[in-house]
Amino acid sequence: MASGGANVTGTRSTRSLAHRFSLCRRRAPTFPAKKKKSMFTTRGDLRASAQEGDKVSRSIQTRLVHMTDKLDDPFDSVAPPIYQTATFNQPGATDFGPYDYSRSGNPTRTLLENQMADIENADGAFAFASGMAAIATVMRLVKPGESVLAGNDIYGGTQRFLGKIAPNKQGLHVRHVDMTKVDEVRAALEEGAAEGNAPVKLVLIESPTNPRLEVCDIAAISAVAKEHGAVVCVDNSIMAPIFQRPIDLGADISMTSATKFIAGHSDVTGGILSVVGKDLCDEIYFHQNAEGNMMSPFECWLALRGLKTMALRMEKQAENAARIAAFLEAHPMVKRVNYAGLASHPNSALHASQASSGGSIISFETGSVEASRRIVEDTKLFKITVSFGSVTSLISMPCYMSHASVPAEIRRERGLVDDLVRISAGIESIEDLIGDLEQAFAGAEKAVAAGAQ
Ligand SMILES: Cc1ncc(COP(=O)(O)O)c(C=O)c1O
Ligand SMILES: N[C@@H](CCSC[C@H](N)C(=O)O)C(=O)O
Repeated sequence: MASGGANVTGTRSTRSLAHRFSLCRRRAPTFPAKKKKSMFTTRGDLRASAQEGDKVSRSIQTRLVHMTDKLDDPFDSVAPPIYQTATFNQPGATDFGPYDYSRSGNPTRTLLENQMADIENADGAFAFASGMAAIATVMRLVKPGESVLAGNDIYGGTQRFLGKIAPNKQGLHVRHVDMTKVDEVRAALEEGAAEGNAPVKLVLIESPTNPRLEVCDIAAISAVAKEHGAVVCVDNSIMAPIFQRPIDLGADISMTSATKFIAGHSDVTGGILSVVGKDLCDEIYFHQNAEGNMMSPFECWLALRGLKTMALRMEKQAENAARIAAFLEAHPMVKRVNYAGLASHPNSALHASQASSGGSIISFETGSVEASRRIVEDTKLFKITVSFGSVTSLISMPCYMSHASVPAEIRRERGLVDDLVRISAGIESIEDLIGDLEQAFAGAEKAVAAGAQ
């Protein structure tokens, strides 16, 4: 297995797309050479070369709206074309041309992958059918007999993979540590390195975690993992690259569930791996092509559209979340609030040093499952649903919903309580959202008091 991208030359932020293409053998999104060039193509070429120089200095917000990369489109369409095709007519029987089959590569997917690689300062990016498909591909980097190190507070689907598939179907050792403690990570890596033990080949980090928003030191863990030759993958679904860029902090792979903030409208399932280093890119691409878990052209197109407004949406959502967290912290029915942007968060300073916002996901405890259930069910604007990162505000009870597949004894051991409520703040008016929570809390308080009599 490749051991990360530390040996790649050049600074990440200034690497050109051409370099990226050559690193991971992705094909440039141009029409096959046999297509006739139009005068518009020439115009586009000129503009593209002007943009090449601007890329490094322009902000992510601007790069997302203007898209870093362009197809060599004869009509210069503002919205990118959807290449809704499975196959491509080849220049000849022995010449594949830039694309031959959409599992192997598709121009709309290439646009999305290049856009993600650009904003994450990665050498390559790969779009998958879901976040879990992306994580499953990362798990392919580990061979039977080797170990994966993961945190205690992680997404329920990832826990299901690590608890049921990795050990039973793939022959991997899985060890969970408190990722907020770098010493525990170091000790596990050292133990794995000892003679006769299963060496740790992959460290899987979530920060902030789903659902308790725990914050881990991405740079410190990446440094210690590298000393032991382990690949670091950060599940960045809660921050997305707008607020946190794990590769800049030393990670080898940044994973984002595109189902969440990238698409942003609860209408896409997808996952992205942004990757550093040619060897890792090649290995991930090999599995994406060989196993066929890529994102479809239409989903890629929706994700590309989502990317254009991602910064705007996320900023508004985070602003709303900060107000909701303050409301919750002041409410007498609330026992504990988890939000990475609150001063009372145990790792607020660490979070502020590696991310630019508290984000829009909050969880809280009331101490009573019934009170929590009433609050969740009495809200009118917050949709009761799994997932997060949508323009619509969402509310859920993780132990019964997103984390229901985590065995009850593991949830108990890790202090994941049944009364935990998770909120994903949307872009609605904050006055309406707080008003809705106020009435839901008031209703729950009354109902719980009546039930107690
Ligand atoms: C933190 C985290 N990682 C990964 C995933 C998996 O993403 P997807 O649902 O797109 O498969 C989810 C949610 O599902 C998640 O919350
Ligand atoms: N029934 C689904 C639950 C998906 S949870 C989605 C999301 N990551 C969240 O945290 O809400 C399953 O079994 O995977």
